[in-house]
Amino acid sequence: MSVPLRFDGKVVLITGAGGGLGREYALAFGERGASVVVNDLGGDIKGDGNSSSAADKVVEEIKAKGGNAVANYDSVENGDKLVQTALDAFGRIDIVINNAGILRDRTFGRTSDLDWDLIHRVHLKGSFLVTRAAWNHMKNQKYGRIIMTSSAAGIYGNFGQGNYSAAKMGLVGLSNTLALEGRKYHIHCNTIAPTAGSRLTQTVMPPDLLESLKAEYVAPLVLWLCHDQCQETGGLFEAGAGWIGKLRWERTQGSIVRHKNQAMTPEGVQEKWDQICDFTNANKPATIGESLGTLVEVLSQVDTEDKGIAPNPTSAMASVTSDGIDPLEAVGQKLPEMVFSYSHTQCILYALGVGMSTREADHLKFLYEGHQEFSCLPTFGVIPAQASMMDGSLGSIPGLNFDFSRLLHGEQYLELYKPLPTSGTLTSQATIADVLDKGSGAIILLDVHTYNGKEPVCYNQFSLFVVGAGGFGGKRTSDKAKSTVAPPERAPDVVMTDETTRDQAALYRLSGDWNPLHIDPSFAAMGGFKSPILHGLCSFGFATRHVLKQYANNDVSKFKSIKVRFVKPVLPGQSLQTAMWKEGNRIHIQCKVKETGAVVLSGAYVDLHGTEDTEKLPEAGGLQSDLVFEEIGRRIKTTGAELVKKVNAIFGWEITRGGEVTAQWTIDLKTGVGSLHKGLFDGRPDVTLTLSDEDFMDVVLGKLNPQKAFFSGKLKVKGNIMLSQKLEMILKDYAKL
Ligand SMILES: CCCCCCC[C@@H](O)CC(=O)SCCNC(=O)CCNC(=O)[C@H](O)C(C)(C)COP(=O)(O)OP(=O)(O)OC[C@H]1O[C@@H](n2cnc3c(N)ncnc32)[C@H](O)[C@@H]1OP(=O)(O)O
Repeated sequence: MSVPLRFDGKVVLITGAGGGLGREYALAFGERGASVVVNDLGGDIKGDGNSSSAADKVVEEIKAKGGNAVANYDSVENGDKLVQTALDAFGRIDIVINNAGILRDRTFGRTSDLDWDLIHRVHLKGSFLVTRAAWNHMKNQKYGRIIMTSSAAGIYGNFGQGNYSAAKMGLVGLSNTLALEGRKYHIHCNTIAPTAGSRLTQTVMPPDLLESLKAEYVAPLVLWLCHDQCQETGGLFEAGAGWIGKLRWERTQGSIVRHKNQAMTPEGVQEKWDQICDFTNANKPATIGESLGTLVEVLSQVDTEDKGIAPNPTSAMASVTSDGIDPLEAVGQKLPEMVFSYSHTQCILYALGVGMSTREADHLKFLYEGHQEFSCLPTFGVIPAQASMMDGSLGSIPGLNFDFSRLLHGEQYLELYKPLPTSGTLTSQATIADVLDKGSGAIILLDVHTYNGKEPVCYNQFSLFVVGAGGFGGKRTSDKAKSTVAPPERAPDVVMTDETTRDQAALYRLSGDWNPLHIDPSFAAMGGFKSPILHGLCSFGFATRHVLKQYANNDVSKFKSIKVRFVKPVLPGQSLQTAMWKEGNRIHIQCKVKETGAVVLSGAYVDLHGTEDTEKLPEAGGLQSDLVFEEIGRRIKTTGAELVKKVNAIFGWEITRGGEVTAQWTIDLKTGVGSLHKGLFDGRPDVTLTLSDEDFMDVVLGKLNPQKAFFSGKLKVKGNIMLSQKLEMILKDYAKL
């Protein structure tokens, strides 16, 4: 059961609260702990006359139930007096419900100036005056909740209510702007269009319908919209008979009617009329920035050649200039802490999402929880961090009034402080590190620190590029941003190619990035893409596991950090080619889409632990291994050739007798731990270790520790062979037979 929503300590002012909906709100707020100002002029439905009895009766009702209330009998045209009553009685004002209203229904031709003015004075100007009187108090206390009362008559029009419809729709516009101006002060403003039996509807509705449209069926919506926990602002809701629905604008894709260097004509409009009015794939602009953004797109489309991308209907051009919101206010703001629990299932699902497959024997340790070395891929570290921003909380940060449907992942940095556990509960805290103005877009830099209890587990920096949201006058660079690094100017040392599948994004999203951009064709079209695109972090996962395989033998403890820039989208089903350059512990990477040759990840690198020292090892000669294999073979009652075959079969290696035994071997000089990197004869073996045949035998038979051999100078290193611990272990196993 949910916890009752309370309003203790809050002061609410309700206009027209002597009866109908207003009374219902007043009683409900009073019952739930708010101090209530019950305003009612006591006039009739047309606004004539006044008496204090209606407001007094409601105040008595509230008090009889143990609540706290005072009456006010002023017209809403004296907004200051209403608010002053709240301040005098309770010392503050938190919530304003603009509810008071009158009717002067006339068909349009018979509407007099007075009919028009009276309705506007009470509904539109009255709401303005009462709200303005409360506004600065709310701003100063950085908190407020405002309700405007509109009507279906305004939204849809209603015969004989031209004056009323116009005023009621005016309130929607007022509310939309107050929502924008109030956002940074945590003042929320929403509009309701209620249908309930009241003095205003009893003349137009039959009694049995009136009976079923109880005011108590609307009050809960108003209370929720006014509660601390409700983050809604700028919303428009219809409510009645126990039903509530939200409304928004819908706009057709429209059509460009103007052509470069040609006059725009009414005939051109006529020609495109069907398309202009066709709501197929309609979009829903939510801000003036999005609306104007379309025009910017049109200007660039008409003036430049068509690039084959659908016209973008929802540019995210929200800026200081267009709606008074300053994105830089977001800097330093924190998102709510996020607790993320996972088990081996999520680790495996993630590994599948970044292309691991049982086709590859060395992937099994990431796909099978019963595997002796079952491990969580290091790049899984982005998942708990990202969870902290997938709940929409980014959009509620004051200043970040962007259209997040136009958000692309720009860059990512991840650093692990230790290998990730294969299950656990991690807590992430995200902070807006900076907001940059890149002209063509805005970048939100998000620092996310993830902990296991108090122990730091990893650090992520997300760089989110909101296309079309630039131009707000912010700075272009930030010293908080983790930099990309260009690769060396030589041919890559290794290139690894991997296919993504048609369903790669559908699979990857199950790890927690539910952005419809990656699955929903119509959403992708809104962002200007012909079809859904792959998650940037999916390509990022592919590239990292290429590095791990090539340079760390899939040993997750070797991973330290990664930085990438996403330069072009990847489509599910395309193949990724990861080019790698090893420079000490740093592996520079660049990814291309094989089919198009387009670079998709650039300036990228993976830093590994413990490969640097290996490079500094001294030089020596080569090793003739066939004698050794013969000798081991003799001892374990097989031939050297047979032994080599078995070793090759087990590792998928190619060791040739009579040549050098090559593999990739690293020794971490700090810990003394050596590890094997698969990749024999792959064109770029890293190091050659040489031992005398006798010492080699001793190593193989476990009599000589390879690290000791190295430190004592018995094991010499040049550029090519590496004895693997695994090879060593296998040979030892043979030796035990
Ligand atoms: C709410 C919770 C969210 C959680 C996050 C999860 C989100 C995911 O679901 C979303 C995704 O995964 S989207 C898929 C992955 N990303 C992409 O495909 C984006 C590919 N990149 C692009 O299209 C362009 O680079 C583009 C469009 C980004 C920029 O291109 P242009 O506008 O043409 O920019 P350009 O003119 O080249 O450069 C302008 C300035 O911007 C910098 N810049 C360019 N690309 C950048 C990028 N990717 N990241 C950061 N900065 C970038 C340029 O350097 C330039 O700045 P300056 O002049 O100062 O150098």
